[in-house]
Amino acid sequence: MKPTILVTQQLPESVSAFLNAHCECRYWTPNDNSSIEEALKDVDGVMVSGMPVTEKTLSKADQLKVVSTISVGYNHLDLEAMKAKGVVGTHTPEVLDDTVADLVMALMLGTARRIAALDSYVKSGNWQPTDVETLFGLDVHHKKLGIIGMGRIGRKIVQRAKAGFDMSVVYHNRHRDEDAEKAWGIAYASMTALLSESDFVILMVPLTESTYGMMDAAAFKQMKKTAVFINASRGQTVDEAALFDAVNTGGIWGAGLDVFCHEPINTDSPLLKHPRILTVPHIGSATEETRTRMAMAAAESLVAVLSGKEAPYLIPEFKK
Ligand SMILES: NC(=O)C1=CN([C@@H]2O[C@H](COP(=O)(O)OP(=O)(O)OC[C@H]3O[C@@H](n4cnc5c(N)ncnc54)[C@H](OP(=O)(O)O)[C@@H]3O)[C@@H](O)[C@H]2O)C=CC1
Ligand SMILES: O=CC(=O)O
Repeated sequence: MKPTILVTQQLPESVSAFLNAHCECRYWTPNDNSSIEEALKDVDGVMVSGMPVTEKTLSKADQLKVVSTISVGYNHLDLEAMKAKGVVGTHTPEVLDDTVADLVMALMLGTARRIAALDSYVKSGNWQPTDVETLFGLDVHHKKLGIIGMGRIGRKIVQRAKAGFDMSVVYHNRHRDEDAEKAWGIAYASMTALLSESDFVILMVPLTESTYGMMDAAAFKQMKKTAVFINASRGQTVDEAALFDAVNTGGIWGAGLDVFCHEPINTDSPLLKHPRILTVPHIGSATEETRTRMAMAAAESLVAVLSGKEAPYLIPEFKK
């Protein structure tokens, strides 16, 4: 008999076909009359994306064996609650690394060269040749890049920054990786050194207790006045009020943001009003090709767990 799974996310046709071949699929959205707790009551697996999975979510999920998230970050899953229920989790690392690194480069270039503001300026019909100096941006090439969270995606950013823009790169992790330093021509730096020396600072850490709010007022104060800050990790790694204050008072030059403390961000947020803050709606991995790869990777891991096989992408905390 095929296992029963709950799908809480719209999926590409190829992925639905794969799941239908291996499972009885049920579908649920937050607009349904039944609660997620009820919907999870008698299923073996569930596919989620950003939906939180908490102790309450799992309260009736006595048959559940696997939660498969279509994302590499898994801060929305309560791992302890899952372990208490004997449920494992899978995620989608690797398949999105290049796509997220591309978006980070776009944020870096877009912020430094003021692309969104200039697009609005041209389209407003007020283009004046005498305005030129007020439209100046910053060079990206040959500058110093600091990456906080040099993991899978960080390494792809290094490739682009070095090969495409001749940047020098420093990184900060909790653990040094001397092999990566040799292989990629990058240098380890303390947080203080990275923040005070870098022209561009990219935050690419997972959201955990140790990274929550790590970019606070004190951190922004250590950055150069000419520096640009990019966040593509999770919104909660940054104190948004402190970031706005840093840009608004000239403490740093600008910021490019893919992620926010509350998504969608409240339209009243001052972050949305500042011309040197570039914003995009959490779309780091959002290309058709990569989102399809991610959904298929999540589906394959889910089916593997339900077939008693080794899942390609088990969340590290569930590895033996
Ligand atoms: N905007 C978007 O659309 C996307 C956002 N993301 C976010 O990016 C995150 C990173 O993804 P990925 O590169 O695959 O993850 P990895 O696990 O490969 O890399 C994360 C790195 O962060 C470092 N790190 C963790 N905690 C700290 C800390 N307290 N201080 C400094 N460094 C730390 C880790 O090194 P060490 O353990 O040595 O500290 C590790 O090298 C995801 O968890 C997700 O939240 C991912 C994809 C898309
Ligand atoms: O934010 C996206 C992810 O894959 O994590």
